Amino acid sequence: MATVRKALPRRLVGLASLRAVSTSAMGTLPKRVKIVEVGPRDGLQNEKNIVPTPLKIKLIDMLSEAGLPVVEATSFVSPKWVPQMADHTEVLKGIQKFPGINYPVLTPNLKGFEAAVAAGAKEVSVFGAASELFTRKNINCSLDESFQRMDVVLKAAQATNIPVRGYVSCVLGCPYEGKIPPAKVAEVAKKLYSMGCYEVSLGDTIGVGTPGSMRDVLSAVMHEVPVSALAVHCHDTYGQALANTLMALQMGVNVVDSSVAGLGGCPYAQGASGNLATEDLVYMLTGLGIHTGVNLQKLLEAGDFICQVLNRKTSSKVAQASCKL
Ligand SMILES: CC(C)(COP(=O)([O-])OP(=O)([O-])OC[C@H]1O[C@@H](n2cnc3c(N)ncnc32)[C@H](O)[C@@H]1OP(=O)([O-])[O-])[C@@H](O)C(=O)NCCC(=O)NCCSC(=O)C[C@@](C)(O)CC(=O)[O-]
Repeated sequence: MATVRKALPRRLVGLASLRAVSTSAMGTLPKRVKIVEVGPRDGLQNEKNIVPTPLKIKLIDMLSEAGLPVVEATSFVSPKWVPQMADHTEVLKGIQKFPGINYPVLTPNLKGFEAAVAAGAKEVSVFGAASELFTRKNINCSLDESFQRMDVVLKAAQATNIPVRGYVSCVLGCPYEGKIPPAKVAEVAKKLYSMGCYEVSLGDTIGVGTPGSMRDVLSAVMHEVPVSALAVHCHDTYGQALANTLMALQMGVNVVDSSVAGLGGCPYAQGASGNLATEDLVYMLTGLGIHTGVNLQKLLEAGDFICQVLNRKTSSKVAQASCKL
């Protein structure tokens, strides 16, 4: 049944800002946070049903209208591995390109990079992991081979002035290897940064982290990569994503990945559930007096839209709560 959503009550918006806390009580928090919306890629890659291309395009356009500065649009991976992303070219060509908004796409190898550029990509992301076994399951090669592949993509991107973002998966735990030492994460993050990734996103792929493990891993990584070049990407399997993100903000990170309606998961990471919901992130940041530029009402409408398409309930607490008001 379609969700009937009225305008977000003024008292709710007011409540978020009234609750803004003194930053001195929380450590130094950033004044602005850049949100990287990963729903159309990370969210839809893990859904059982393949979403028709025009509806993916509509979702991305709605997210752009909500004011998200970065919307990860799709991934140029093998359709044999991730059939949900097989329409990458049509999606990237079909979306409205709003001025000032970036639409990065995932590229696992040179083939993906070349196809992405031919489809009009202006930014790409490479993805590695701090786990040997996850790397083999996800991209069918060893960790060392993955660095070589990423290096090829980075060199091709540098030659064409295309910025590259890097992901490190399994930073707080791996579905195949268990606990990952923070030093290992720091080593992989440093490698991606020194190869030329302008930003390195640290992924808690299976959502097992806590603010304590997030603190430990960030402390290690920040010795190797400037905090201004770091992002966090938290899945919410154990309900810790918002708390882990807040810990990262307190440690100086000001780029956060999240997914509308809390969609998400990696098909090659058993047990991974959805990402931190963008609606919940925006609500928390508003309450902290941190600027995002995102219109929460429009974002909620985008979440309603994709949940209707997928015939599923939103995982965003804010979307659930604000429907009852
Ligand atoms: C990397 C490969 C391709 C290796 O896969 P492979 O089978 O070892 O590669 P291959 O070179 O032998 O190629 C196999 C077939 O795929 C084709 N192929 C090869 N490359 C491409 C390409 N780019 N685009 C389209 N087709 C491609 C290639 O042409 C060939 O086709 P065939 O000759 O059999 O007809 C594969 O393992 C793959 O695509 N893996 C992607 C897995 C994936 O997308 N995982 C989810 C994203 S990562 C994630 O979600 C985590 C993240 C980022 O969100 C952060 C976090 O939460 O931690």
